[in-house]
Amino acid sequence: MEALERDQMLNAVELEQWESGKSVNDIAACQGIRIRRHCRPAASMAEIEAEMGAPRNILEKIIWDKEIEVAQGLARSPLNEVIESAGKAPPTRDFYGALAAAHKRNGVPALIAEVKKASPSRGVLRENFDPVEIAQAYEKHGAACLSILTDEKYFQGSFENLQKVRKAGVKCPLLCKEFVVDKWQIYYARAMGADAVLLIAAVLTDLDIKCFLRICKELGLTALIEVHDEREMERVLAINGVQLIGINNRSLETFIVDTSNTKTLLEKHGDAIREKGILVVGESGLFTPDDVAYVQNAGVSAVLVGESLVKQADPGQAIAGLFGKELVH
Ligand SMILES: O=P(O)(O)OC[C@@H](O)[C@@H](O)c1c[nH]c2ccccc12
Repeated sequence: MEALERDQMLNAVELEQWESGKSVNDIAACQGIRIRRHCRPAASMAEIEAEMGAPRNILEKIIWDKEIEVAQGLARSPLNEVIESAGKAPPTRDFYGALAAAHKRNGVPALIAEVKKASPSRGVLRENFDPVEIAQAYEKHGAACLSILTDEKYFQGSFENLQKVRKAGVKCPLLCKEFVVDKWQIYYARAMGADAVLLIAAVLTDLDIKCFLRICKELGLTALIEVHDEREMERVLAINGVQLIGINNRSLETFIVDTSNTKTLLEKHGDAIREKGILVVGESGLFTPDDVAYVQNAGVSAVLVGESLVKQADPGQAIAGLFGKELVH
């Protein structure tokens, strides 16, 4: 079956489910998605939990908070205003192109270096945290792109950090590392200077991903679509227009990190991925040149690294330690 035909068929199935009154969570569950939405952004968490029980894991908890946060953001900056400022933002930089070029130039996976202060699994990673200083050090030492965490509650990041890094004159393309559940966040990310956004397959239905990809395309943003397991990989490979897939070695539900996840998924799907010209990013839990070599041999063209860089006294110098050599621009 032609890809387009299959795509239309999948859309039709999902639309039919909508029309038959299936809830968002039922549709998601049909696709193997375990994360539920409460869809009650005006309710208190106590009311939500009375209805749905406690969140089943940390990712679900983050998403429930995010739904409320997005509603608050929308009330502060209505969608039409955010769309307008996204339209006025300076043009995007080519995130995909920067990764492909750096991979070719250095002969090792391109680096997406993450500006990360804290995480729910590791707590605070760095006390004296200056996002601009860290971003500039990463750029100076050969990072191809940067990832800026914007979630405040769990990662102590902010959209302000993203904007500050952009305004400080950093030239690397910037990934907005956010838990996107609504299109408003994509326009907002662009308005604040993002060149790419993360879309997490574990929380988004196929139709969500397709709609968000379309918005990204309109805005010139690259989408990094994150998968963690076989089912998510299969879903994402069935969607047209995907350029970049991130394989997260860390489960966002259990925090277990296992770099062999990248290898297993690429053993099975590497050929299909190469045929489509998709670049793969190995994400999380990479600390040594051996770790980088392992995911490189598995077939990744880029790596996304936070903790092992940000924890060292000089995160820029740490890059040569991670790759076993200096990276050049
Ligand atoms: O700090 P690490 O283990 O190098 O991981 C970086 C990055 O992969 C991780 O922060 C991450 C990957 N996917 C995410 C989704 C949301 C928040 C964070 C992430």
